Amino acid sequence: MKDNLLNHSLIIARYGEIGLKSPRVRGRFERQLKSNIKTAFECKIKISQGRIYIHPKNFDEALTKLKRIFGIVSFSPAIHTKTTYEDIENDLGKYTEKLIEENLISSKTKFAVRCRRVGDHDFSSQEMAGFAGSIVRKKIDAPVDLSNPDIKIFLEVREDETYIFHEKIRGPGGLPLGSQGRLVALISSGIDSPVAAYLMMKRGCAITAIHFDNDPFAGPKVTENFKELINKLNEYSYGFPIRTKIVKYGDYLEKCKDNAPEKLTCVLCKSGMYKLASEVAKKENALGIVDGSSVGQVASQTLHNILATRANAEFPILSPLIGLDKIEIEKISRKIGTFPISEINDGGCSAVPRYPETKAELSRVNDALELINQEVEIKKAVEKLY
Ligand SMILES: Nc1ncnc2c1ncn2[C@@H]1O[C@H](COP(=O)(O)OP(=O)(O)OP(=O)(O)O)[C@@H](O)[C@H]1O
Repeated sequence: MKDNLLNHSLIIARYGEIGLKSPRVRGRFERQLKSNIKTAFECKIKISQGRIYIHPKNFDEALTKLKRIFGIVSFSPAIHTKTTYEDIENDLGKYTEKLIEENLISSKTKFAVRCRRVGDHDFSSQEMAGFAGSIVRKKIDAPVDLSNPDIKIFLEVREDETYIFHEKIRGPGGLPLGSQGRLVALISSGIDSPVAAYLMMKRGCAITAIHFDNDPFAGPKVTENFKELINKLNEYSYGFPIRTKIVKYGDYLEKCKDNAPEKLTCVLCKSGMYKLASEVAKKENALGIVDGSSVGQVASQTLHNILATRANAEFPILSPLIGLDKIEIEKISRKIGTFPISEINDGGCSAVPRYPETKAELSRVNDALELINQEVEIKKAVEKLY
């Protein structure tokens, strides 16, 4: 989208699911959404009858950022006029001239006018659409095609106010960030966990990200990538910037390797992550933990291991990717912009045994947890959080 060449005076944004809530809940979500938009860019906002009317100071900034504000399903840069035949004729005429100037409509462009109406008027929506179509055709001899137009011109008549626009730009959808409380997200430097955190942000959850620095079993690139991923995810976090915690996890892993059966290293590692994340969740007043598990994707994510690693968890562990396959996850990762960072080779984790356990038995895992004295080791690791 180029500079505001069409002289748009406002942006009309729409929400989806929020509209299905009871009036009280809807009011709360609307206030949250309004506050998040105001944090993202300077503007005046009014919400009325399920529409958000935004008057931004900087149009281009607003159009870029609205694509990343959860809760918004679509938005349209628009002009505003009054609901009289004269005003609509005048302003739609000018709007059409601009569309012609910007080559968005020519004598070969098939067009349609769509009209929606709220309130009592002495015309029907269809009559107004017909009237508006004739105004467009006074400016340009373009063919009307209601079923397969190249361009749609929308008239939204709301009582005495009318809005005119020709684009509906998609927003990310979901619920306003912060409307659902906080989660602790386990974020590595891989593809999956940033996508999992993003999906929960999209459902309105604020995020505290925790990263496990496995040095000496992993190099510094892993933690660097993690920080880059957080920067990227923060492009979606208006109102609730992601809090981050990093924990030195090498000593815990060393203990697992030295004191427990080698095969169980990854299971004990993951179990420790959930334990530690629970401690962080308590401090952060979070209500759950989110990770990037997907059934069967790697050895540590078999159903047996999922059961064994979560059996002692104190908080619900949400895994929004659990039923997705790698291609589906990658697709989201590309869309949200984390893929190029996750793809960078970080050297991996050398603590992974040659033959990791894929069918961990709960009783054997519990024995191993005693052998490594997990409670004590996790307490020590908590002290190394920064
Ligand atoms: N170093 C780490 N720091 C924080 N969380 C981690 C770390 N390693 C793994 N996790 C969490 O555990 C989940 C499963 O990790 P695992 O290594 O088994 O799978 P993965 O498919 O490689 O995940 P990812 O693509 O997110 O790295 C990850 O999605 C992430 O939520």
